[in-house]
Amino acid sequence: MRIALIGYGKMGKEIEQIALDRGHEIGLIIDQHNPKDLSADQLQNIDVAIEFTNPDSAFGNYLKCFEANVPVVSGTTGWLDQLPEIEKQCSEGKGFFYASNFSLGVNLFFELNKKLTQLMAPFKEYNVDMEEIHHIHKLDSPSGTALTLAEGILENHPTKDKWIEATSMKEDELSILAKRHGAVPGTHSITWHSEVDEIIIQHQAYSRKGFALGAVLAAEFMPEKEGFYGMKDLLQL
Ligand SMILES: NC(=O)C1=CN([C@@H]2O[C@H](COP(=O)(O)OP(=O)(O)OC[C@H]3O[C@@H](n4cnc5c(N)ncnc54)[C@H](OP(=O)(O)O)[C@@H]3O)[C@@H](O)[C@H]2O)C=CC1
Ligand SMILES: O=C(O)C1=N[C@H](C(=O)O)C[C@H](O)C1
Repeated sequence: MRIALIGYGKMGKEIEQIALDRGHEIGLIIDQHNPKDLSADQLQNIDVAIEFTNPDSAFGNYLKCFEANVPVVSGTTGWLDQLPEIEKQCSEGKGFFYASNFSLGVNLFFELNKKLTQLMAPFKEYNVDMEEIHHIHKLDSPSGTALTLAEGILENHPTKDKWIEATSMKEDELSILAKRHGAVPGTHSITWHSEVDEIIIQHQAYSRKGFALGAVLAAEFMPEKEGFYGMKDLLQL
């Protein structure tokens, strides 16, 4: 496939290497040097665009790809307030694949989190909270992965109905603590604690390789596709 990389930072560079190793061609790179105002013309002869930029750039990039009828795989987080418009355009024939986290490990962790929440739900002696740690360059907080984990808990717990980025002991609030430290690729921990013990589940990324491989596999899944897709469609979870 001919792939356009929109965003050539930590993830763009990691994805480029894996895509080339898997025999794909990088037909376009939009980065600080190329004009950032992506044009539909630049996307001619591109089979799929892989977009990893920042919360303020992503939506505009998606629209340009839709204008060129190029399917998009995006991992950029922090833009979901604009999700309804993307879903509308997908219902009208555009192809879009989004994941807050593309790694197999985290997507298995998402399922483990939901099942553990269902197991713990009847036991009111346990409260639950979350911590995520990322590198100091991360612009959004909490992480997109943390928000997906929070959704999994809120959907499966009888009293937790909102998350808060602060310490909270309220029955209806799920506390998320976001830490920024060094070059940490991404660590997410969920703790269920009572007065006498605690149960902790954790996912720790050693590098960005898992994220990048998942994004390239999603790109291989997307050519000619119309509609909105996610990791459940790719992994059949
Ligand atoms: N879903 C997942 O599995 C993962 C998601 N992410 C998410 O991906 C995003 C990017 O992460 P990361 O690669 O680490 O960030 P980086 O800052 O390293 O890379 C983003 C790049 O995009 C560039 N950029 C900004 N605006 C535009 C634009 N309009 N067009 C083209 N390029 C642009 C930036 O340039 P400049 O520096 O000049 O602004 C930068 O080079 C974040 O939202 C992060 O949360 C990260 C890892 C995994
Ligand atoms: O910014 C990052 O680095 C990451 N962002 C994603 C998120 O916001 O969850 C995925 C991963 O944790 C790395």
